[in-house]
Amino acid sequence: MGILSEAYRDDPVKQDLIVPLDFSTIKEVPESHAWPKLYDDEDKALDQLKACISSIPVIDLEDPNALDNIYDACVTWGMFQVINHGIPLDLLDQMELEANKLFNLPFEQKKKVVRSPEEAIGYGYPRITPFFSKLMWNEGFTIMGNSYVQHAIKLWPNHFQGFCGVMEEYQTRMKDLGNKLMGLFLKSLNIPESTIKWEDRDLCTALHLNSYPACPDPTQTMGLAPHTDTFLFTILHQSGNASGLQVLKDGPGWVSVDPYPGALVVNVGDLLHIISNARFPSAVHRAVVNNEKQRLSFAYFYGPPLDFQVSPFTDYPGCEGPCFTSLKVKEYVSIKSKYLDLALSLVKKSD
Ligand SMILES: C=C1C[C@]23C[C@@]1(O)CC[C@H]2[C@@]12CCC[C@@](C)(C(=O)O1)[C@H]2[C@@H]3C(=O)O
Ligand SMILES: O=C(O)CCC(=O)C(=O)O
Ligand SMILES: [Fe+2]
Repeated sequence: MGILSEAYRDDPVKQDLIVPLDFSTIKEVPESHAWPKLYDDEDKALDQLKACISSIPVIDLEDPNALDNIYDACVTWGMFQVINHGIPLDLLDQMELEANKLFNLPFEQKKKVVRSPEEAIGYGYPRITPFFSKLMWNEGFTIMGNSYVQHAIKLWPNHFQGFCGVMEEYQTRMKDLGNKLMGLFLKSLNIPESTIKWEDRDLCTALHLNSYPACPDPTQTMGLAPHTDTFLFTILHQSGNASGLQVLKDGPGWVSVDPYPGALVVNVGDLLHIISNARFPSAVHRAVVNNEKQRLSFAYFYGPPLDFQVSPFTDYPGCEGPCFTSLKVKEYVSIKSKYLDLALSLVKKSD
């Protein structure tokens, strides 16, 4: 965790772009959060139609064809939903309870654990906020390793164990699932496991809880602006049957990724895009909000150790050479935190 902060230290975020609005007091979308109109009724109807015609695949990890299905989904969407993933459903329920407990605290309480400008852990707007002229309808809480302990003690001095126990268990289970998925990604790309080796304890992982409060006019604001995730891949739980996640696809445009009962969403991030030599797209996604109820999502980011050298794998039929320069994870994180969307093109090899 300390080392990841080093990658961010050069680009501290201004305090007013970290501390969220007290959404509980807001009756209409303020100018600061008003994005160009996102959609109207016609667009919404079209979105529903698109979701019926083409939707991201739901893959059963116990299906004998899981590997081929993962490959196809990654090439086509950079994203899929997964069932039979081994994460107990009651753990997901407990996560929802604990996340609700956190986000429904009085605003003054939550401010006690605000992220500091050069850090990644704690409460605040998404880290990508400085890249946009408008603020997002989102409050988040980032955990790395056991960073949640110091924060939980500040929030609930006498009752922090419940929150801590659930965060610890969730991260342990997510790491196991992450290791399993990593093996499947490598197999599906025909990359020998021996070429990509690291110690489990050195992995760079983070758990980020997102809360999107119910919004008086969802067409006017953005829950989470379009972005790609930085690390290898992300495992996302969307809570309470509330839609909001959308993925950008050539052709149809923004396609909703509606929650599928018991499924987790998995999306390709920038580092897997590089390792796959651009065979797997890093999924561009965003989250929109609704006016009925608060929506929660939990994103687990799975990344290699920060000193790991990331190189495109080029030993496959039809490969015309590496599309990217090879670089350390921490170098890429630093480029991403400075240039966001441009980061991938900056590490692209020129023809
Ligand atoms: C490990 C990380 C990935 C993340 C930046 C972070 O340091 C912690 C929060 C993560 C998050 C969650 C919301 C979307 C996102 C783009 C952001 O602003 O913060 C991701 C970051 C990422 O993938 O780069
Ligand atoms: O809330 C969602 O559905 C998306 C969250 C996300 O993209 C992220 O945390 O990186
Ligand atoms: Fe994301």
